Order: sequence, then C-alpha cells, then structure tokens
Amino acid sequence: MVKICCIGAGYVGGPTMAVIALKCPDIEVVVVDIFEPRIIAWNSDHLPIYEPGLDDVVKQCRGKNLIFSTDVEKHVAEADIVFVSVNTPTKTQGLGAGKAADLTYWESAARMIADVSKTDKIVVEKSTVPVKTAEAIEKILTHNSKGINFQILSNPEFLAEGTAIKDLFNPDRVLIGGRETPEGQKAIHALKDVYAHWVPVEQIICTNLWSAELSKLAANAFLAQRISSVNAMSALCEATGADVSQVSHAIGKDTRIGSKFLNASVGFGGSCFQKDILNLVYICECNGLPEVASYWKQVIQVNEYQKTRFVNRVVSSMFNTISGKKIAILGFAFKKDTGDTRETPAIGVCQGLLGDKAMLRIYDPQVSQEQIQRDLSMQKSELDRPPHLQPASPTAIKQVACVWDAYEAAKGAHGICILTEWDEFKTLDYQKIYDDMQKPAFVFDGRNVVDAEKLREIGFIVYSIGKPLDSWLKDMPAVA
Ligand SMILES: NC(=O)C1=CN([C@@H]2O[C@H](COP(=O)(O)OP(=O)(O)OC[C@H]3O[C@@H](n4cnc5c(N)ncnc54)[C@H](O)[C@@H]3O)[C@@H](O)[C@H]2O)C=CC1
Ligand SMILES: O=C(O)[C@H]1O[C@H](OP(=O)(O)OP(=O)(O)OC[C@H]2O[C@@H](n3ccc(=O)[nH]c3=O)[C@H](O)[C@@H]2O)[C@H](O)[C@@H](O)[C@@H]1O
Repeated sequence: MVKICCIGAGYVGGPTMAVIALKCPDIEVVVVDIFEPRIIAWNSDHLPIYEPGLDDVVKQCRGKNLIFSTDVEKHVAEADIVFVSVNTPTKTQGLGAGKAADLTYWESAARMIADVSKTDKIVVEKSTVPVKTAEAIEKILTHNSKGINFQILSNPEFLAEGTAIKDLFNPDRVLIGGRETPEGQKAIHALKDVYAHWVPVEQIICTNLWSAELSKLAANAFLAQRISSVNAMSALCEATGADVSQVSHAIGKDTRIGSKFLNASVGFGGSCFQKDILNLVYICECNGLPEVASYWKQVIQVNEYQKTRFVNRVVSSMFNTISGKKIAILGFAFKKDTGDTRETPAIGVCQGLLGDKAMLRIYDPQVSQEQIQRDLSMQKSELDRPPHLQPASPTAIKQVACVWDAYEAAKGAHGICILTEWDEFKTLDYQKIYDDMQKPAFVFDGRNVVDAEKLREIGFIVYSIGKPLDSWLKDMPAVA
C-alpha cells in the first residue's frame, strides 16, 4: 500500500488529503501538524475549517485510510510520498521584507524530512513557493541524505476556498513539475497515478519544475489582475454613469475575455493573491526586471485604492463625519462560504471606519467574535504566522461589537456596509431593517448583492459599487 503523509493540516492540506483518501481507498493518507488544537479538531465533529461538503468527505474516510496526527516524524518516516503544505507568508523582516516569501516553515519541514527519513521519498511542494524553491529544497535534502534518494516535485494547488471540495473533485487541471531525468520522470508518474484515480489523464499537465512553480504564481496574478481591472473600471463607472455589471456582462461575452471573475467588489482578499503577487514582484526585481515588477505591483495598489475609496465614500456621504455613528458591518470573511478572514478587505475597511471614530456592529455567519477582534487589533505580521506562533487574545477594541444576526447589527445604525456576498444578505427584510435605523438610512453595498432599486423605494440612500450614483451621493463627492 502506498503511504502518503502531508505536513500541514490547514486549508489546503486538510481538504486535499481528504479527497485523495476518498478517491484512493488503496492509499493510506496521514495529515500531520505541529499545532495540536488543529489536529484535535480534525479528529472531532467540529472540523477546524468551514468548507461546504468537507464534513462528508472526512466522515467517509477518517479512521479508515485517512488519519490526522501530531506525530509528524513517525508518519513522515513511514511515507513514500510527502506533501508539504505549510505556510509561506510574506517576509516581515530582513532581506525582501514586505515582498519575498518567508520559507522558514518550509525549510524546517525539509530539514525534518531529511533527519527522519530512512527510505527513498518523493517530496511534493504543495505550498505556493517562489520559482527555484525546489532547487533549495533539493540541496537541503540531499546534503543530509545518508544515501537516500529524494525526488522533488512541484504540485501547486488551485482550489479556491468555499468551493474547495468541488474544485478538488473536478479540477480544471492538475499540474505536476519534476526534474527532466529518468528518476524525476518516474516520480512524476507515481504522483500522476494518484490523481489518475479520479482526474482524466488529459487534465494532468506535466512540466519541468520551474514552469510548475511559476505557473501557480502566474495564475493567481492573472486572477487578481482581472479583479483589479474590473474594480478600476468600477471607479470610472461611478464617475460617468456607466454600470459596472453591464460593462462586465458586455465584455465577458467576448469569448477571448470570458465572463468569470469580473465582479466588482470592495477589493479582493484571501491569504494568497496579495502574498503571491508580492512574491512575483520580488522575483522580478531580483531578476533585474523592474518594469515587470511595477506592472504587477499596480494590481495590489488598485486593490488598496478600492478599499480606501469605499471608506471615503461612506464618510463623505454621511456629512463628512462618522464620529460616534453606528455602522453595521454585514460580512467579515474574505468571500462567502468560508470563515477565513485572512487579508479580508473587511479588515482595511473597518480599520478605516474606526480611524474616523465610527462605532461598528459586525455580523458574519461564519466568523467568531474572537477572530474579528484579533483581526482588527493585531499586526498583520502577527496574523501571518502559523497559529502556534500567534500571540494570545489581544485586548478587545471597545468601538467594535460582534452580533449574532444582521437585524441586530443594523438596529439603531446610521448606515450598513455589506462587505461579504453571503446569500442571506440578499433576502433580509430590509423594510424591518429600515424601520429600526436612524434616518437618513444608508446602505453601502461593496459586493452588489442587494436590489438597490427596491431599497431606494423603501427610503434608503444606496451606494452600490460601480453603479450610477444616487443624487445624494453625487452631491457629496468622495475624494480618494
Ligand atoms: N488557502 C488556500 O486556499 C490556498 C493556499 N495555498 C498555499 O498552500 C500553503 C498552505 O496554505 P494554507 O493551507 O491556507 O495554510 P494554513 O495556515 O491553513 O495551514 C498551514 C499549516 O501548516 C502547519 N505547519 C507549519 N509549519 C509546520 C511544520 N514544520 N510541521 C508541521 N506543520 C506545520 C501550521 O500549523 C498550519 O496548520 C500556502 O503556501 C498557500 O499559499 C495554495 C492554494 C490555495
Ligand atoms: O492560491 C490560492 O490561495 C487560491 O487563491 C484563489 O482562491 P481564493 O482566494 O480562495 O478565492 P477566490 O474565489 O479566488 O476569491 C479571492 C478574492 O477575490 C474576490 N473576487 C473574486 C472574484 C470576482 O469576480 N471579484 C472579486 O472581488 C473574492 O471576493 C475574494 O475576496 C484562487 O481562485 C485559487 O485558484 C487559488 O488556489
């Protein structure tokens, strides 16, 4: 029986390995992590991450061919294939700070693999890493190899949170990069055999190591670039009376452009887009390509601009002051169907509103009060660390209250900001909400989820990102 061990039981390691276990009953899959509470949660009825369909998959194979354990060294030593799916955040100190990927956790995993291995292994980069990381990992492994043969493969993950199980069941493609030597090709085939249990072979792309590593960064950069492009258009739409949804629809009909990923928003979030683009920028700079670097940097700058623009719109619409005003925040996760708040645009928007002394009442169906308080009070560099290295709970911010439903959040509020596109926000009883709010009552829809016309009929002043402005908003221009 082939044995797989995955180091890192996070958003990627957990769901990916659960699906491999489900689809490959002939393979034993062990997911290990040094953060014990996470492993305990994986072994309980309350999984550590919220992902539609995940519970079902885990229940079907946990205890059979899927094991979650903190005994990292034992399971790595026993495995034939070791996936490494640990954090690769942006460096916060030293050379490349603010841009380069911090490979501390990756390197320590690689050193541990070298230390405990007694048999040949295929080591798979599942984490997103800079191009040429495999070369460094190879050096670490072979330097300490004691005659053991290690083959390094790059097998980047393309799942999106909220749709992870669907994406893993039906991936657009699986990408495997390896050395162009007979041993490298043999290793590629071994991993290809795993995926071929359920992925059609024509969808399994095999490349050299560097193409696989770079393709992952390129894919995320292209996706984020589309969002920044449509968000840049949203600002122009507001200035001209065009409607960004109509523009997206019209351009998306061109099959060369395509219709996906053209929804204007208050900005993209998630743990990877910004980090991976910063990493790409750094690699370009290191390779003497400053023009290419500044091209990609602009994608992040537009994303920051979009969040600032939103906050300015809120403040300017409410007579240029929100000091002491109650603002309901609907949605805190970086997108719907996940409880993940890493790099969520809600952090920047809430901090902007708090900077103008607003009182916030926040509701998100999947994010805990403790998480929201951590996100709003801790430094980004602290939040980027693996969970076991994060500080204990910080002091709560007094102007922030977290509540259990949207109605409670909006009670007595001057305005509502919609920051995540949860489906339930579409069907709220907005008449009831309006009746309970201060007047004039504002809705700032950063995700274009509400029916603005209906809300205007009720009496709300509505701002929908990238849509023609109410006369009220036109008279109160926001300066970004
Ligand atoms: N979150 C996502 O949707 C996607 C993430 N990725 C990439 O996958 C990688 C992992 O991301 P996530 O799963 O989101 O991170 P995560 O933070 O959810 O999980 C990483 C886990 O690794 C563990 N860990 C760190 N060092 C360890 C060590 N030496 N030994 C054992 N466990 C260790 C941590 O305790 C943590 O539980 C990153 O490189 C990310 O860029 C790629 C595609 C999608
Ligand atoms: O490397 C990663 O971590 C993953 O990053 C993204 O996945 P994810 O961040 O989970 O979610 P997305 O659906 O890509 O959304 C990212 C952000 O963009 C925003 N978005 C997305 C689409 C859109 O049209 N408009 C828009 O603002 C979302 O609300 C969210 O804040 C990619 O889609 C995955 O392929 C990749 O594997």
